Amino acid sequence: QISVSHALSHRLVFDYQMLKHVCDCGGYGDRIVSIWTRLLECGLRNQCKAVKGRLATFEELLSVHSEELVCLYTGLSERTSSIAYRSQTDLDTASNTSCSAEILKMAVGSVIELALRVAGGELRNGFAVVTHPGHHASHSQTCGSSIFNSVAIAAKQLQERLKVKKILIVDWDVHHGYGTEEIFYTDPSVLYISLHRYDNGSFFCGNGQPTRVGSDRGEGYNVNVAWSGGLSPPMGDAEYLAAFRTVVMPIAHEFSPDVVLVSAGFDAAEGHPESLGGYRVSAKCFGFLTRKLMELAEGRVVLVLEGGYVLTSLCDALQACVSALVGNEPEPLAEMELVRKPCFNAVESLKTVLHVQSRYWRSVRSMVDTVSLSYVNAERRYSAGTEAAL
Ligand SMILES: O=C(NO)c1ccc(C(=O)N2CCn3c(-c4ccccc4)cnc3C2)s1
Ligand SMILES: [Zn+2]
Repeated sequence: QISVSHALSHRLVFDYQMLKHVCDCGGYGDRIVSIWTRLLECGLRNQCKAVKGRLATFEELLSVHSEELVCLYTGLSERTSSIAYRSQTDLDTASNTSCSAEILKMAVGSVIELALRVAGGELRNGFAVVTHPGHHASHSQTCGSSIFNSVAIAAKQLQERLKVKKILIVDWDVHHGYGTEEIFYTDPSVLYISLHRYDNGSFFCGNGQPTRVGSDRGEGYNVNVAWSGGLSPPMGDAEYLAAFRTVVMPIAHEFSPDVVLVSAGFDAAEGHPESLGGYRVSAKCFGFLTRKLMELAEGRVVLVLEGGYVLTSLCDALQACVSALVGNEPEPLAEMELVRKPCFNAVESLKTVLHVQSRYWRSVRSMVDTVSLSYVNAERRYSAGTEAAL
C-alpha cells in the first residue's frame, strides 16, 4: 500500500515493505508498482510525503464488519471466537484467498492512518493507493474482490476517535459501492454520493438504484447518480461535469462536510473495456473533479483507490488527482467536452436523481432546468445571473 499526502512538511517516507508483498491475486499488485513508478517519473513523489502504512486492528475491522467476516479473512489464530462458524468450505475458501490477511489489513490500516492525519490537520490531504477495491464489501458480505471496506472503516474511525460530525463519501468508481451504501444507509452523518454505470440494474453488481435514498434517520443521505442507457454513447467528461455541477457539488455544499473521503476508482476512465465500464472520462476530468471536492471541508480530502485496470489510464488519472491535491491547477479539459451538451441518456439519468433528491436537498431543485446545458453554457448562464443580481 502507498499513502501519499500533500504534507505540510515535505519529508518523504515510504514503506518499501509494501512492495515486497507479492500479491498474486489477479494483477492488483501490479497497479501499486505502476502507480509508484509513475509518481516518481512525473516528479510528484518529491512533492508528497509517503505515509507509513500499518496493519488494521481487529477492533478497527469490527467497527464495520461482522466478526464472522473478519475472522474468516484474518484467520482464527488472533481471536477465540464464540460464534458458530459456517461450513468448513467457507473456512477453506477464506484460507485460500489469494491475497494474504496481512495485505488486506495493511490496506485498511493505511487508509485509517492517512484519514486520521488529514482530519486531525497534520496533513492537508492525501491519496491512499491500496491493492483491492473495498467499496463492495458490506457489514457481513464480501463481493467483487472487495473483502474489507477501507473507506467505510476509515469513516467509522473518524467518527469514533476524532468525533468528526459530518463525512461526505464520493464514489466515482464506475461500479456502485453497495457495501458503503449499506453500511451508512441509516446514518445521517455520513452522506454517500455515488456515480456509477447502472443500466437499469443490468450492470455489475446490479444495485445502486437512484431511488435508494437512505432510511430512518439516514433518509436523504444516500445519493445514487445511476447512469442508464448503456454505451450509446459512453459517458464522458461532459456527463460527469454535468453530474458534478447539478447534483454532487450543490448537495455536498449544502451538507457542508467536515471531511471528504473519495472512493476513487478509475474504471470509468477512457480505455477500459465494456465489461469493466466502457466509459471515457479523461484523466484531466478526474483532476478537475478532485479540485472541485477540495472546495469542501477546508480541503480535507482523502482519495482511496478502488477500481481501475488499464494501467496507463489508471496512472494518467491518478497523476492528475495527485497533481490537484498538491495544489497544481488542473489542466484545462478538452474544449470539445466543455462545449458538448451531456448526452440524452445522461440528461434523463440526472433528471431522475434530481427529481428524487429534490425532496431532501433545496440546492438541486433549480438544477433540473439547466441539466441539459454544456459546462460552458451553464457557466455563462450562472455568471449572467450573478451579474444581474449585483
Ligand atoms: O472495479 C470493481 N469494483 O469497483 C470491480 C469489481 C469486480 C470486477 C471484475 O469484474 N473483475 C475484477 C478485476 N478484473 C481484472 C483485473 C485487471 C487488472 C488488474 C486487476 C484485475 C480483469 N478482470 C477483472 C474482473 S471490477
Ligand atoms: Zn470499479
